[in-house]
Amino acid sequence: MHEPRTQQDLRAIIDDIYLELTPRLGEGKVADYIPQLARVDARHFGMAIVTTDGAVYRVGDAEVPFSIQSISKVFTLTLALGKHGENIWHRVGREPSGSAFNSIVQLEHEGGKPRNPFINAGAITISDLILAGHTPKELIGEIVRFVRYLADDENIVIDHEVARSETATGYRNFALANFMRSFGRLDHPVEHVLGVYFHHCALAMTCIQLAKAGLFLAAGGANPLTGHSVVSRQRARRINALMLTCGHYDGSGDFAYRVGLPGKSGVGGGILAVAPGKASVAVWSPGLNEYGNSLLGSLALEMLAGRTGWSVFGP
Ligand SMILES: NC(=O)CC[C@H](N)C(=O)O
Repeated sequence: MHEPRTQQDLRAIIDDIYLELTPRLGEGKVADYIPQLARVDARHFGMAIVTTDGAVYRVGDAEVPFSIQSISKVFTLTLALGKHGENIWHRVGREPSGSAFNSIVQLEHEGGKPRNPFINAGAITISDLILAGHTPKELIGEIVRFVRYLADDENIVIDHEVARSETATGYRNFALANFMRSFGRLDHPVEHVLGVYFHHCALAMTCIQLAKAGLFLAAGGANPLTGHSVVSRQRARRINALMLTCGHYDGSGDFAYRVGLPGKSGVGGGILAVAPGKASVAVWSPGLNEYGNSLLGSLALEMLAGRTGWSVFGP
């Protein structure tokens, strides 16, 4: 496979992927443990590619907002690194977990220190870290402003129905947070920390907004569309490394094998993938596979990586 050289090449590739997947729309299982997510039509499919030179390619429902859920953990990790630097690694590890996103077993073995910032326990710890010096409401506002800045789009909002729905039914996350608090590993009240966590998970974004928000990771830490410098080149590389090794929970190895790109999934059916030096890609299809990652979204990215030669492991 040679790399796509022209804009027409990429246009044809994304159109082709959409065409091939259209007969399969609706496959997979929509997350139903958050009641508000269970109502989403499984047949949605959208994809957006934003290249580092600023071209945007879109198909399907690329402009329909969806619940980004765990993809938001990339943005809160970026904020936490900005506020606390490498000190965050005293509170959360950076190893793949090999267990489900909401697993509690490992936490007991490891004294309440979560394996990485992308599993729920780790992201809850990150919420606790960035709460320092803020009220939950202020911090939620700051997270929204940060994501708007990344995507250069003031229309990004939190879906408060989703946040409420998860707050009412998030027994597992309350268990994780209380468990960590019992180890003395949270500085703030569980309700405050989870208030932040549930709200950032409830950010609603379109594939285009999400791909733009992730562009700094594809372009060495700065958004080439706006000139906004977000993180250093080294930090962008490190966030990408974590996405590659931990971004799909216990399906991370499979995603790296099939797609070969740093990526972060969410139970809303979205995936943000980064092709360093090339493009940021967002895909959305609500039906999930057995690991809780978008079934057709993963497949679309596998097709894209195969046809563009963008895998970080070589064409
Ligand atoms: N994998 C996910 O997207 C999980 C996020 C979801 N808010 C939860 O805590 O369960």
